[in-house]
Order: sequence, then structure tokens, then C-alpha cells
Amino acid sequence: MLSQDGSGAEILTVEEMYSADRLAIAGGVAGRDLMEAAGTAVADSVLLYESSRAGAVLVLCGPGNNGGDGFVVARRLKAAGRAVRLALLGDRSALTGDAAAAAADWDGEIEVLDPAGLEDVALVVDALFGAGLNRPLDGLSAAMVEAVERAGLPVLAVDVPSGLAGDRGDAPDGPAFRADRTVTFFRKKPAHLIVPARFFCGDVQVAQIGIPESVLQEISPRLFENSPALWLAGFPWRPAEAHKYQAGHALISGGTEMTGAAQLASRAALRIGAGLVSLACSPASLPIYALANPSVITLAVGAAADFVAALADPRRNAVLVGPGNGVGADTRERAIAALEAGRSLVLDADALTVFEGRTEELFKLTAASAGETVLTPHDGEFRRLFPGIAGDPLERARVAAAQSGAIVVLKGPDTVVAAPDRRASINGSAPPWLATAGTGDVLSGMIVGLLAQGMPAFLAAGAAVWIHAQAAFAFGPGMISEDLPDALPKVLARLSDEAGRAVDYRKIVNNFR
Ligand SMILES: NC(=O)C1=CN([C@@H]2O[C@H](COP(=O)(O)OP(=O)(O)OC[C@H]3O[C@@H](n4cnc5c(N)ncnc54)[C@H](OP(=O)(O)O)[C@@H]3O)[C@@H](O)[C@H]2O)[C@@H](O)CC1
Ligand SMILES: Nc1ncnc2c1ncn2[C@@H]1O[C@H](COP(=O)(O)OP(=O)(O)O)[C@@H](O)[C@H]1O
Ligand SMILES: [K+]
Repeated sequence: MLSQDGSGAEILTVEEMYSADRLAIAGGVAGRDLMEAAGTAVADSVLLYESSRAGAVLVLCGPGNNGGDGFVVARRLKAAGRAVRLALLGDRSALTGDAAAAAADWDGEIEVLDPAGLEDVALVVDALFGAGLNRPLDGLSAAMVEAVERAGLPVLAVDVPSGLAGDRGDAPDGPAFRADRTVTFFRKKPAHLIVPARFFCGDVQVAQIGIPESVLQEISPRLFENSPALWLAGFPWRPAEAHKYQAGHALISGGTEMTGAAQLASRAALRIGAGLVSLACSPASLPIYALANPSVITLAVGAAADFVAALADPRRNAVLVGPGNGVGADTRERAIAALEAGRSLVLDADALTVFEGRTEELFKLTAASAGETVLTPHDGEFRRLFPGIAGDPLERARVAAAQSGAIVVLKGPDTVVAAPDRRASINGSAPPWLATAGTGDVLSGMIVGLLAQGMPAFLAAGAAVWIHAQAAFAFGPGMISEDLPDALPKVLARLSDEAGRAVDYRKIVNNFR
């Protein structure tokens, strides 16, 4: 499965990466060759992207295989004519296996790791610890991190910046290198994507080192970087002969005071392709909604029973409750009605908050519902709904999905989409200008729009999160939430080109000219 940069979209835990190494070696690839390829990829990256800063490359080697990679880097750089120094943490005689062999091939000096020895250094290659780090850095390695940071030297990390645990996205327990670039091997690891760990990695480059793709069948990863590779094949492009009812009918619950939220969601649901959108609101607020949204059907819903009646039409196949709905019994009743009607459902914002302390009731209903449910909390809403769940965003989203039986979209700079069966995706890049009022409403509207078109919830949520971020990139800084729905067509056009559908549309257009 290929992601945008051409590497696989799978993300491997450290344990899974060790399995990949083991399986490759069992399949006849020599461990020493993997290390040679890894070190060579890092050296190539140094030679390709290094700035014109004067001075030597200082390779810091640790006691394990990450250090072994470092010896290869140093040898390759020296062979390419680059001035290079190498410093080792610990004793050379303590090196074993492939790392000892790589050290034996290094014919230069082996310095003692010394935080005071940073004069005339242009770039630091951090090969102290990679996947094997099992406790916070201390002593000499911690002092080295601090000295490099004080000196303001650029850092290229091998596999993972030392001090970070590859599996974890939260802040490191001790000092860690802040790398400008990290070269990792075969597939990314969780720390390369989850914030704040991601911020320690800089640009992440994935190098292929000879591990065959076939090892993934045995490993069967459950975690992916969010990219079209995950969901494009299931994207609901309109067939040429479709009428609007075949593209689904989303029912969106609107509030009485915060009327903007449901309008943003409705526009987004239409832009992402829902055939029809009905917006249910109080009779008093109906003129506000109706005047501003000519393509949206407005329904006056006074009492809870009116919302149940609106759900009676089976063509209203996907429902969104929450944006601007208000934290009251009304909102909860609407959510419950949608669950009991067995619709595909998105619960966002106030529809999450109204279940604070009542999650047992909610989760019983999600389990019993004939439709899939998507919960889209930001961090604050997540804490309200799932007060006992700790860990980094990936772990929290996964536990919440298992507890609730719903797809959980934990929003942030690294939005995680998790399913009850542990499938999860992490969105690797979203621009910070998405952090503005109303963008979450747009996202929930996009998800319900895709659900209405029949896309399975895990894929719909992943697609919406990715497209949402891409639309924000396409618009650029200064974007406000109103801009987002109207930025969707550009991203959809690019995607439909990628999916090969654009050809069909062009044929149709040309036939009529
Ligand atoms: N064939 C392969 O497998 C390939 C692997 N590759 C490379 O190998 C890397 C993984 O190598 P690895 O497993 O040897 O672990 P690594 O990160 O070097 O450190 C382990 C050592 O550190 C020690 N230690 C841990 N924490 C510590 C601390 N805080 N402070 C001090 N010491 C600490 C720990 O010692 P101990 O726990 O026994 O005390 C142990 O001795 C991987 O990231 C990639 O770069 C590539 O070459 C491709 C092929
Ligand atoms: N620092 C950030 N970088 C990138 N995206 C962000 C950042 N902070 C928030 N977002 C995204 O912005 C959106 C905000 O949603 P939400 O908090 O629900 O806003 P609102 O309630 O105002 O609609 C989410 O999609 C989230 O992933
Ligand atoms: K490292």
C-alpha cells in the first residue's frame, strides 16, 4: 500500500520493526547488509541535503545497532571525501554482532564521547540510540544532547532521535535530540507522526534497506499513515447516471443560538458530495438557516418528537448531531433518537459533552445501533467523555474506540482515527491555521456527507480528515472556517485525477460540446 511519498502507508511499532528485521534475515537477507544499507542511506542524506556550513560531520555512536549504523555512515562519508569525526559512547570492546563488524570496517579514529568536543562541527549525526532505547537518557548522553542544543548545531537522527521512544508520541521523559531530519528504515514508527514526538524528528525520510515488502503479510500492521492509499478505492465518486437520492441524504441537527456551526457542516456535507442535506432547527431560528443556505432543506423541529419524525424518512440515511446544538437534554434526545433509528451517525461537539458521566448509556446505544457511529472529540471533549483514558493520542483513541464501539476521531495537529478492532490512522500533516473556530464543524459535516454516500465509517473519517487538511493547505494562511468547504473542490479534482475518474468526466463534457 503506497502513500503519497511512495513509501508504504503502514506504520510499524518497534516490536513489529524487529519482526520485520527477523523475517528478512530468516528469508536470507544478512543483518550486516541491512545495516550497510541503513548507514548508506543516512550518509546519502547527509551528502544530498547538508548545508554549506564549514566543519566536520560528527557521528555520535551508541552501544547497539543504532551505533553500528553510525559506523557505516562515517565510513561512507569519509569515502565520499567529507570531513568526518566519530565519537563512541562506551567501550569499543562492548560492541557485538553487526555493530562490532561495522566498527571493524571503520579505519578512522574513535573518539570518546565528549560534550566539550563540538568545535569545528558542521552537523551532528545522532546514532546513539534508536529502537532499543529502554530508559531516559542520563549521564554522558544527556549531557551531549544539551551541549549540541546549546551549540545550535543541526542534527540528523538515525531511525529515531535519541531520547525518544519509537512507539510513543508523548513528550520524552528526559532529554532528547531535536533533529532537523530523521532517516528511518522500511516504514515510519508512531513517534514520527504523533505530536509532540513528531516535532523532535524534523523532516522524516523513509529509506528502503532491503527488507522485502512480503514481511508485512506476516506482521499484518493495524496502524497506517492517513493518505489516499487507505481510502481512495472506496471513495464515492458519482456514477455518470446517478440522481441525487443515490448520493445520500444527510440530516443535520442545528442549534438555536450558535447557528453558524450547523451551516458550516451542511455546506461541507454538500461540497463533499451528499445528494441532499436537511437541516433540522427550531421554528424560531429557521429563517436564519433558510435565508443563508439556498441549497439546504430546512426543517422546523420544535419538540423532540419532530426530530424522531424527521428520522422516519429512510432516505435520510446519515445524521450529524452536535455542532452548535447546545449542551442540553434536547441535544441528547436527538442523538439518542438517531441511534435508535439505526442511522450512520456523527456525534460532535455538544452531542459529546451531553454524555459526560453518561457514557454507559451512550455506549449501549452505539452497540445496539444498526448504523456505524463516529465520535469526533477534540482533546477537551475527549477528556470529558473518557476521563479515565491516558496515554498518547493513538493509545487514547484506540482505547476509546474499543470502549465505545464507535469510530473515534481524536482531533489535533496529528488527528487519529481509530476503530474498535484497533485499525487506526494518524494524519501526518495539517496546517496550524486549521486551529480556528468552526473548522471542526466543517469536518463533522464532511464525515456525515461521506457516510450519506455509503462510505464505511473508518474510511469516511480518514478521507474527511485528510481532505480537510489538504483543503486548508490549498487555501493557505488567513483561512477561516467558511473558506474550507469552498476549498474542497480543488482537492477533490486532484483526487479524482488520481483515482482515474477525471477521464470519465472529461469524456462526458466533450460529448456535449
Ligand atoms: N538488523 C537490524 O536489526 C537492523 C537494525 N538497525 C538499527 O538498529 C537499531 C536498533 O538497534 P538495537 O536494538 O541494538 O538498539 P539501540 O537503539 O542501538 O540501543 C540498544 C542499546 O542501548 C542500551 N540502552 C538503551 N537505552 C539506554 C539509555 N537510556 N542509556 C544507555 N544505554 C541505553 C541498551 O543496553 P541495555 O538495555 O542492555 O543496558 C542497548 O545496548 C535501529 O534503531 C536501527 O538504527 C539498522 O541497522 C537496520 C538493521
Ligand atoms: N495545531 C494544529 N495543527 C493542525 N490542525 C489543527 C491544529 N489544532 C487543531 N487542528 C484541527 O482543527 C480542527 C479544529 O476542530 P475543533 O477543535 O472541533 O474546532 P471547532 O469546535 O471550532 O469547530 C480539527 O480538525 C483539528 O484537527
Ligand atoms: K538515533
